[in-house]
Amino acid sequence: MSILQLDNLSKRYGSTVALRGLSLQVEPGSVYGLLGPNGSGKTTTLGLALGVLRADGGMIRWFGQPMSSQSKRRVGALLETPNFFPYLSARQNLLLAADVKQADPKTVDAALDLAGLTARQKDPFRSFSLGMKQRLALASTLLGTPDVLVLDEPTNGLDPQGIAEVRELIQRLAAQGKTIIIASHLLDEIEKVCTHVAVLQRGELRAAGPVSSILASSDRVVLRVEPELGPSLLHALGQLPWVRDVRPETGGGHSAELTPGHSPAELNRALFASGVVLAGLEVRQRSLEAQFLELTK
Ligand SMILES: Nc1ncnc2c1ncn2[C@@H]1O[C@H](COP(=O)(O)OP(=O)(O)OP(=O)(O)O)[C@@H](O)[C@H]1O
Repeated sequence: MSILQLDNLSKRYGSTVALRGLSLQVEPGSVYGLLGPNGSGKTTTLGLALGVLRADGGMIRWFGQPMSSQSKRRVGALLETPNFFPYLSARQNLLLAADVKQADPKTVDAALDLAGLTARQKDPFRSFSLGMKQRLALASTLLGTPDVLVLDEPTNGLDPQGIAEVRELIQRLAAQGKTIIIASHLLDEIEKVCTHVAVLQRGELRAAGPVSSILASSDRVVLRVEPELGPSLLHALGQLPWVRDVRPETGGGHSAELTPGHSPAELNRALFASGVVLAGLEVRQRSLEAQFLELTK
């Protein structure tokens, strides 16, 4: 049973179409990233899933059921930075938050512990670094021990140290078996912490699946031969069904992409077997950034 299932979800704000028929499925234990540029519909998706916004069409299921107060209790969400009281301690702030959420106050200790704030629990919120403030915000989503966390741009506005702290915490929570849904416009963030990703653009799903397959670095192999072997190289490449997108390279030679499961060494062997001796072979990694741009271009 999926943790969250969105089916053909759509949402308009006046004449702005924020989501067009979005479908996706989040499986237990995954860290699911919603990746997309600003305005692509990430926050709207989370708002709809959490019942903060109303969909114009489509279906939302949590744990295989329509959202209920029971399923709500199993989901901790951080859509915007909560207002903590600057003069109260981390612990006092969490006790208040637990009260507002009607979560068991006994879960405050575990939340502080997971967020790595036990030693600083008595210090006032105002004395915290940006990273610690955000970790406290994450700790507040852990009150009531939810199975699922929904986080909108959890590292926004943090300095590099804070970003590292928050990412580490997310990884720790994932290792504990929590299912985590994160909206982010940062490719790097999704790549570092997520197991699955859905790429959104202008309210439409561009791609979805395991990060390793959606953002796999499909490398290009650059092949150089003596000029007289150029035609033979092209002919030989044309005979190999696992070689695609052959293009001439500036400065001579050709480059090509290999379908997954085939290596440059295998290509070298196959070319040699057809009488093409390479003068050079180089693997050029296509950056994830380039792939993301290609997906959302
Ligand atoms: N309350 C609103 N009223 C009108 N339009 C809205 C409202 N909220 C969002 N939109 C529009 O809906 C579209 C999707 O916005 P949304 O905030 O969901 O995207 P996002 O991917 O989360 O972007 P960001 O990272 O900038 O928040 C955008 O065109 C946005 O301008």
